[in-house]
Amino acid sequence: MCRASLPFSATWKLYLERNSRCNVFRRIGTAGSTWWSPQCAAVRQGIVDMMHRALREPEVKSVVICGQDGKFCGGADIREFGAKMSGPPLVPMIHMIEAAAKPVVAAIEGVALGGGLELALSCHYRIAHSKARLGLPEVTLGLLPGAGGTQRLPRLIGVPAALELITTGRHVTAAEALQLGIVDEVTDQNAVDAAVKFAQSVEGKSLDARRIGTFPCPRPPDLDAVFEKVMKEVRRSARGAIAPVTCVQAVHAAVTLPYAKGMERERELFSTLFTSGQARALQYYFFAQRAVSRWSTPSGARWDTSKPRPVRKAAVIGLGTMGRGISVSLAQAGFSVVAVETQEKQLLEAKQAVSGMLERDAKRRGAPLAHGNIKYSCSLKAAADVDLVIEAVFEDMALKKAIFRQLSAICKPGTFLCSNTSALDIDELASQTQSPELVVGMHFFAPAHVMKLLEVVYGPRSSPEAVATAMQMGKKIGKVSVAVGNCRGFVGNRMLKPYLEQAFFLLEEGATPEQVDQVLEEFGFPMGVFKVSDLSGLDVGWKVRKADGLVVPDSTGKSARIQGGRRYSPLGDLLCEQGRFGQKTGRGWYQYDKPGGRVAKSDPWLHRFLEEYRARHGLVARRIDQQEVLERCLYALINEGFQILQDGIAAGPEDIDVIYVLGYGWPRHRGGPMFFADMVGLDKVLDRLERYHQLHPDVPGLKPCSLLRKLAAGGCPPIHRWREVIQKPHSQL
Ligand SMILES: CC/C=C\C=C\CC(=O)SCCNC(=O)CCNC(=O)[C@H](O)C(C)(C)COP(=O)(O)OP(=O)(O)OC[C@H]1O[C@@H](n2cnc3c(N)ncnc32)[C@H](O)[C@@H]1OP(=O)(O)O
Repeated sequence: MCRASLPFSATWKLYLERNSRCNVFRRIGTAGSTWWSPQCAAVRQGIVDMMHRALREPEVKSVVICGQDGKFCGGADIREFGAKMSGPPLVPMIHMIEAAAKPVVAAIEGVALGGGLELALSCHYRIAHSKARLGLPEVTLGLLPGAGGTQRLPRLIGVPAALELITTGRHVTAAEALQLGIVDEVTDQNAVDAAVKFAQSVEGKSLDARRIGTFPCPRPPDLDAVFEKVMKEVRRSARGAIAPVTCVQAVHAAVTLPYAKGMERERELFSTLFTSGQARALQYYFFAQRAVSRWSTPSGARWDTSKPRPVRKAAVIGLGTMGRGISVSLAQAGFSVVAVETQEKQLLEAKQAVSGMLERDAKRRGAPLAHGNIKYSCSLKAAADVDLVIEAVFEDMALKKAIFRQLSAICKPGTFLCSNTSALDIDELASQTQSPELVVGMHFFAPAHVMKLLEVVYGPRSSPEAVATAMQMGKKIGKVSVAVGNCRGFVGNRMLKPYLEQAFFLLEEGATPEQVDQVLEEFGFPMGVFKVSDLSGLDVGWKVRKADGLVVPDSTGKSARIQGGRRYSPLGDLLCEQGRFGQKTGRGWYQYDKPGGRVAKSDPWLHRFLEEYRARHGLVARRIDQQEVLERCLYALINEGFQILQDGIAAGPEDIDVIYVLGYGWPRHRGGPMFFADMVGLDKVLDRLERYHQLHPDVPGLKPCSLLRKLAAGGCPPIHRWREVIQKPHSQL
């Protein structure tokens, strides 16, 4: 069933055939299927049969294993992990290849990832094309390399380098793979031809020194210290993810146990991860991140029917922190950029800052400088001939409206006008222009040249072409773009509001910022809500609340605790009134050693302030446990997520989850807020929200949303069935 391209000549090629959707190889020859599931059996069977034949036939002197269509192997098909395993197991197959008495050469083109790289490591030689990428990304799926990867890689390239690759899942280029010693040769030519030539050149030579499983594993002299340090670092950066820690344990086995025992340990550890909730979450997230590119809007505009228009030249208006980062992203992706800042001093500073960012980045990536792609100007008129504009001035509606009016008059017909607003009404901006169908939001996250997320916000008048163009633009600059509807705060910031509010109310009821932050950090957020607020600047939200008319003093001269008919916590406003804006002023919810300081320290002043505040308002502090802190913050956020789904602002739970993982530090190994709700159980989330709502009827954000009730009443369908329950609201788009 396997194809031999050189019929009974000296070298055989085994083909791994590409699955039609992706470059994860599922078939060998023309009849096989995946590696993993029952169908995978055919693939393994194919390799095993071909190897047996190749070893049996005296005319065959060597074997080359390659992929078809220029890709080696992307590993197992993740969708089939749940299926029952049948056919020849992978590990014995790998052992059989390694033990072969004739040289086996892997011709690596495209990718060799996961099980694909493990297969290559069982070969005696590896020849890679210069554009190939290699890696063991299992950790990113909540797993560890379970076919000898944790035992062979440290034997081949040493413990520190193997640990780094296995615990991060990082892909390496062919050049780096050569440097590390993973591959034996890199070619710019056809890698299969090069591998065949190479195989012929080593025919008849001893293979004793080529079987990685037989190598002694290099043992660092200070083994315990090395592993202790690595474990500490991995635990710190894993933020509760178990796979990276388990990977370290598997590599430790490679160093301390003989190969066969190490393989047993690898299998044991793999089994514990394979059925874990974290593996489920990470595999869900893998597909969620890919699913968001297949966007749709409530009116039926879709990714596959909406054609983007080409964009060559783009303008960025406003060169504050966001505008600078956006300019860098565009220039790096090869767009011709017009960067506009009307304040001359600010323009000069921005020029220097952008150059510095480009230089540092080019150095880090070893890529050419993209300076030449940016032209600076202090006049909006410079945007006259661009294809797309991204406005990134202050969050001030009046200012933004004026700019949109001017741009509409200045820019050539057909120019897309986009706003980087993080919360303001896209329709209101569109209404200032002659062509509202060309207006969409492009909400970047700070720092814009680093953060992977882009919310593309469509209004009822945005054309499918405008949405498609912004989505494609996001992809070109390396962002994961999520299309969302227009409402205050869109998806991310709208959900953040009830989360932040709960944190404030918890302080009023007796919690401290330290307690709340600790609970959230233990959950897996890189920073608790109060530390993040200090980092972003408390004055930012204060300005918005003032503009919204929320910061109104009550009869005692202090900000009222009821605003717009609902309970409101003025704690953040009161801090700002004291000039406590967070890190930038050296004081906020915490204290810092100086303005701009980064290390948050508990502040006795803040605790006194909270006590005085509670006393002034007759609030009696109570002991609040960790569970309540976590549930009130997270379930209020999740509840808003259900409301967003109900309102049709996000097309599905995957969109929300990707936004929260990439934009708000939600721990990836928990899948995202909506996946987390599914894992916890919708009935339990509903039950807890109901309870908190009963206990605190005046606290907003705790009243369960009707979609959550509906899903729970419908028997809590799994997350991939939610879309069926969500009713699509009407829209003009
Ligand atoms: C005893 C244990 C033995 C062995 C265990 C083996 C474990 C493994 O091998 S785990 C799998 C390891 N491999 C990976 O993690 C690779 C994941 N994929 C990728 O990194 C990328 O997809 C890529 C291969 C580098 C290709 O990238 P790109 O060209 O950008 O395409 P994508 O949009 O990412 O993918 C296209 C299409 O393919 C689907 N897909 C990709 N990888 C897998 C996979 N491993 N399983 C199933 N499906 C996969 C992806 O979802 C896309 O599908 P759409 O339907 O088009 O969205």
